[in-house]
Amino acid sequence: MTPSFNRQAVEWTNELWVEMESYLNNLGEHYELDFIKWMRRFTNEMIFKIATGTKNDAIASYYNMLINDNKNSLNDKENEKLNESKNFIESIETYLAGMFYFFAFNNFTRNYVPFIRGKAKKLLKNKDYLFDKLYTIIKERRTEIENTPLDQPLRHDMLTSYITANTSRDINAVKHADVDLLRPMTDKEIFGNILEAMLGGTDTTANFICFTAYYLGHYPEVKQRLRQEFDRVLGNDLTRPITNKDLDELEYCDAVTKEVYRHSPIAFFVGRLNAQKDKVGGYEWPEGTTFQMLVSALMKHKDYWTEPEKFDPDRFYRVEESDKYLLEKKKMKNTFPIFGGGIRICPGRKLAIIELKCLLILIYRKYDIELVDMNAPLKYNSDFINVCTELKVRIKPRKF
Ligand code: HEM
Repeated sequence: MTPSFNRQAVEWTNELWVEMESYLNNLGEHYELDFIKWMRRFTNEMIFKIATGTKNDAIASYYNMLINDNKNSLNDKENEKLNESKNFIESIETYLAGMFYFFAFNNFTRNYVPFIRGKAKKLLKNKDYLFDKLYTIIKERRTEIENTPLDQPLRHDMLTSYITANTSRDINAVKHADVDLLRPMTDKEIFGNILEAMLGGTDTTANFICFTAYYLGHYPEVKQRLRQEFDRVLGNDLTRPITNKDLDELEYCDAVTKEVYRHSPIAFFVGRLNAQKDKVGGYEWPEGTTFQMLVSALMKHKDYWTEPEKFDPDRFYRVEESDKYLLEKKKMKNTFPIFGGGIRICPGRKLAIIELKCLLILIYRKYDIELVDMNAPLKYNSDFINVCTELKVRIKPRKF
C-alpha cells in the first residue's frame, strides 16, 4: 500500500466511523451487539472502497437487517443494493471458511463422501458467485474508464491503478522497473489482486479489533492508561478527526495491540515452500517441501519471553529502557512476526494498523465497550486463521 492509500485510509476510517456511530447511537447503549459482525462489515467496507473506489454499504445493510422495519422505508432499488451488499460480505465469509475445507480434504473425499460432497458443492457455488461479482466490477470499471474523456482525471483506487497501469491513462506515479511488468494487466491478474485484498483485508483486522476489545474489557488498568495516552495526544475535543501524526504518537497503544496479538494471534502460522533443497532443524529437506511455521508457539515460548503467559503491554513499551524485559529486547526481531516477513510480508500491514488504532481512539475516547459476559472466554475458531465467532458487547458512553 502506497502512502497515498494510507492517507486515504485514515480519512475513510474517520468517515466510516461517523456513519457507524450514528447507527450504534440509534440502537442505544443497552443494545447487545455482536461486535465481530460490525467490525467485519467495517473492515470490508474499508477494503472495498480502497480496492474499487466505491462504497458497498456493508455497514448500512447490516444495520437495516437488524432494524427490520427500516426496510419498509426503503424503495426496491435501495433494498436490492443492501441485499447485494449483504450477499457479498457473506460470500467472503463463506469463501474464507471454505478454504480450510479444500486444504483438509482431498479431491476424492470432496467428490465421493456424501456429506462432504454436498458441502463442497455449496462452497463452489459460493466461489462462482464471488468470482462473478468481482469480474463484473472489473469489467464495469474498464468501461467507465474508456468512457471518461481524456482531459478528466480518474479517481485513485487499486482497481483504477491496475486497469490503467502501463496504458495511456496510467495514474501510477511510480513505475516498476521490471521489463516483464511493463505491459497492461489482464483481467485475470487484476481479479487475483482484488480478491486477495478483499480476503486479506476483511477478517484479519476485524478479529484484531475484537480481540483487543476483549482484552481491554478484562484489563481495566490497561484501558485506563490507553485512554490517558489518547487524551494526551488528542486533547479534549472528542470529535476531532484523527490524523496520521496522531497515530505515530501512540506508543502505548502500539504496545497494547502487540501484546493482544501475542496472546491471541490471528495468522497463527506462516507457510513457505522451499525452492531448493535445504537443511532445516538439523534435517535435509528436498526441494518443494512445504513448511508451516507455528508462530503462535514462538510468541509464547519461555526462551524468548519473560513470563510469557502474563498479559503485560509493557514488554513492548519502551522496552529498550527496561531491565525486566531483557529477553524481549534481544529476541523480538525474530520471534514476533505479526505480518510474516521477507518478500511475502503482508502488503496490508499499514492499513490494518491504521484501521485498528483509529478505531480504538474513535471508540474509547468517547465510549466504553462493555463485555456482556465477563466470564465468557474469547470465542474463536482456528481454521486458516483464528476467527472470532462471537463477541457480545454493549457500547456505553464513557464515564469521565
Ligand atoms: C491484523 C491484520 C492482518 C494480519 C495479522 C495479517 C497477517 C498476514 C500474514 C502473516 C501474511 C503472510 C505473510 C508471509 O507469508 O510472510 C499475510 C499476507 C497477506 N496479507 Fe495480511 N494481515 C493483515 C491484514 C491485511 C490487510 C488489511 C490486507 C489488505 C490489503 C492484507 C492482505 C494480505 C495479502 C494480499 C497477503 C498475501 C501476500 C503474499 O502472499 O505475497 N492483510 N498477512
